[in-house]
Amino acid sequence: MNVTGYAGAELARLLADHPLVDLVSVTGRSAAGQKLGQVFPHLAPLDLAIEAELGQVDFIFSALPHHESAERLLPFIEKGVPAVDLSADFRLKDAALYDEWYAFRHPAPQLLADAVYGLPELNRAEIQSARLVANPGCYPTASILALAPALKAGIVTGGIIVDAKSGISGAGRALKLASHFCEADEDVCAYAIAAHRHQPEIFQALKAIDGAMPALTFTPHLTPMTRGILATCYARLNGELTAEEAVRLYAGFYAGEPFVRVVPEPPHTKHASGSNACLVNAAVDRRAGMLIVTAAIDNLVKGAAGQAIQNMNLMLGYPETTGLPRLARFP
Ligand SMILES: NC(=O)C1=CN([C@@H]2O[C@H](COP(=O)(O)OP(=O)(O)OC[C@H]3O[C@@H](n4cnc5c(N)ncnc54)[C@H](OP(=O)(O)O)[C@@H]3O)[C@@H](O)[C@H]2O)C=CC1
Ligand SMILES: CC(=O)N[C@@H](CCC(=O)OP(=O)(O)O)C(=O)O
Repeated sequence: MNVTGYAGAELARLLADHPLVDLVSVTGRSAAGQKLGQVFPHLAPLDLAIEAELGQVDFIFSALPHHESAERLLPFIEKGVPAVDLSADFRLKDAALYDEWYAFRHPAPQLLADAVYGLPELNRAEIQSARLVANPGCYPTASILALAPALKAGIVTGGIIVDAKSGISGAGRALKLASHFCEADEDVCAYAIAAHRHQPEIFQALKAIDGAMPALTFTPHLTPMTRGILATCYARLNGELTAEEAVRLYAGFYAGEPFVRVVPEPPHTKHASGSNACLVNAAVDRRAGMLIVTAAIDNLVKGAAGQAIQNMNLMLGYPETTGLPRLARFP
């Protein structure tokens, strides 16, 4: 796996404490030849050298940018090495969506049908027998977990709006004007309105639950925090539903899930920070006839590296929670 970005570095940090994994080969163009601890002092105890090319591995994670990830993973996939891809390159089933939303021609469209969308709470059995798992995006993880119970129960008609906020680490470590301190501090803005590439990803997952689902509106926002996603999801109810019934429905749906907690108050991103948890609160606006569900995750953990490890655990037959923090670091 590559470690010189935020998602890769977080994966290395979590894998360091995984009792059943040996991290043997890590890469990064910008730091090849350096020790991992020179780039990320917090990872110095791992005592690994960053290589230009990946060595011999039994399992591979890719935390490369879209397009680059599929290209680099293909030789390993062809050799039969099981893989979790943290990029979007194997998330969408329809290859034409990559032309439309990612502006590249998919290099291996024949693999899209067999790649499994790695959201364990919805696709656990498929992940257990998969060789290639597409780790979900950070916004989609929170949004789909927030909406799946309502769609499965058939209590909403559509008119779905996802209003989501992300911390700045969601934009990656590469320098960008929007992530400069002076631009991002004390500022909140929406971006990519009606044009964000996570819209088709969320839609694909929800449509698999409810084939009649009409398109949804997804609006991301950049907020001045390091980690965290908060997705506030609105859906029109198709009948009467009390707040108590909504809570019961959600609690029942996620009963026994090790990483999804249905909480009585709207969650804070801080309550998930550093953990693989997704905290979900379901509420009802009776006057407006709307279900309002809020979900909080750490974008780098349940939204990326932690979920990737959860998927690996399932693929390799390890206990699903191995090596994964369930509780946030707070404050
Ligand atoms: N940040 C987040 O919250 C989440 C990220 N992801 C996904 O994870 C992946 C990594 O994201 P993130 O860590 O945030 O991004 P970063 O910008 O922090 O890291 C990008 C990584 O990719 C490497 N890289 C960049 N361009 C190339 C290239 N052309 N060829 C080879 N390597 C390259 C970089 O290495 P170097 O600079 O050393 O060349 C670095 O290791 C992306 O696909 C992203 O969409 C998914 C969910 C959440
Ligand atoms: C704050 C921010 O910029 N977030 C990124 C999404 C996070 C991400 O890494 O995208 P994937 O989940 O698809 O891999 C963005 O909006 O492009």
